[in-house]
Amino acid sequence: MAHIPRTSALTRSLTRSLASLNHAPPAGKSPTAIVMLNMGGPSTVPETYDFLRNLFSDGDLIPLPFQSVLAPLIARRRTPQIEQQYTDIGGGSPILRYTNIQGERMAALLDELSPETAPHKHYVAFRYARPLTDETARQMKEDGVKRAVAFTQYPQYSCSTTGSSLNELYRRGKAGEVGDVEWSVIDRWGTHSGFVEAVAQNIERALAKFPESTRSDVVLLFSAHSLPMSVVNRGDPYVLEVSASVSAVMDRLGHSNPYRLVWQSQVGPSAWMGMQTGEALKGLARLGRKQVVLVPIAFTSDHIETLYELDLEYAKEAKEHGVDVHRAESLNDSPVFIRALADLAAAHLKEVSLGRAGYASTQMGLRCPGCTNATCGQQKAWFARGGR
Ligand SMILES: C=CC1=C(C)c2cc3[nH]c(cc4nc(cc5[nH]c(cc1n2)c(C)c5CCC(=O)O)C(CCC(=O)O)=C4C)c(C)c3C=C
Ligand SMILES: [Fe+2]
Ligand SMILES: [Fe+2]
Repeated sequence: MAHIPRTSALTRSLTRSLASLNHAPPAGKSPTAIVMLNMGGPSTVPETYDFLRNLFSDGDLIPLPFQSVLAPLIARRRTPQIEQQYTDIGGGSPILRYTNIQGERMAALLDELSPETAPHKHYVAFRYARPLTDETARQMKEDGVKRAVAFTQYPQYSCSTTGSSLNELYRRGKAGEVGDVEWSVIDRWGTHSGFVEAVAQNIERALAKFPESTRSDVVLLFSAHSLPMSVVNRGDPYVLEVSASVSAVMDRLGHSNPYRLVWQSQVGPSAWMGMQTGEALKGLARLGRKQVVLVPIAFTSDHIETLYELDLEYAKEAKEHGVDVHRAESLNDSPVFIRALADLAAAHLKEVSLGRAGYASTQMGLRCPGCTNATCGQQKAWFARGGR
């Protein structure tokens, strides 16, 4: 059975002191790296095939027999349909643009909030689109980074999303591609008050589009990317954590409206977490609940799931059923959200440097009870030691 070593606060702080003695760069030269982990998306339509090939090659997301042979074939078959979707949303995914805006503004705020660890520099490490982790690793090495925070941009943890990004980072780090870096991890933050506030404000703006007389009857339909039941059933924490986000947002809104959490973007024939968002909209229409705000809750910038699936597909279907739907905006360049990212990173840097928190959270140390992926265990142990 895999064993995850527990490191005491004293050992951690000794390791850190030794590390900084051995590797301290000349003062003020080496930036504290905040590495923003996400799946990425094709910035332009012709990048779609590479994105899909990388995605279907990831055994942590979609385990396939003969993966290296099947992945390019499935990607090739799926490319025309997905290319059309990216064309319809304006010619590509905006995720890199928004991640860079969020990262630059977060780093500037961090320099004020945490002058001891300044200067801060954001790096983007995408799992399936450029800049991929290997490219980012090379850049960090070139910049002489000695201290880095792996900051997932998925608010809620799933082994298929954040877990996959951390496994990739672990492989690159272990192979020495990033250089000699002290790592720590922000692995989930779905109930952070700044995140909750930013989502709540966007919901309030969407609610304001309905007549005041019926506003409190509007149904808030929180929609998250679904998960295959095989992943849910091995003990993945994502469904619980998305539910916790919804609950926190509803508390902040004072339970002003009725709400449900539903699931979107199932792919392939296997069983996925439900109820599906599209079915929920139709069901609400049948029940006469014809005013709805759709709320993306598990992804922080726009992507095909919001711009295509929610705005084009579901909104059209809903209109056909006489439902008046508005979507809460994605967080994108929300200043409240960017401040939340900076607050999270500043608190994390402080807690770790004071030895009040480990390099990775207690919750991250626990593998899913049904996990059979050996890399997950190695990755967790590696990050718990600060990437050493
Ligand atoms: C929190 C968000 C996401 C989870 C959880 C997630 C799990 C998951 N996804 C697939 C398969 C596919 N996802 C695809 C695209 C895609 N997935 C997410 C987010 C989550 N996925 C996003 C934001 C996107 C779109 C990216 C964009 O730029 O718009 C795709 C490719 C598109 C398609 O072919 O339909 C696949 C395939 C699985 C199997 C899974 C859980 C195991
Ligand atoms: Fe796992
Ligand atoms: Fe997905």
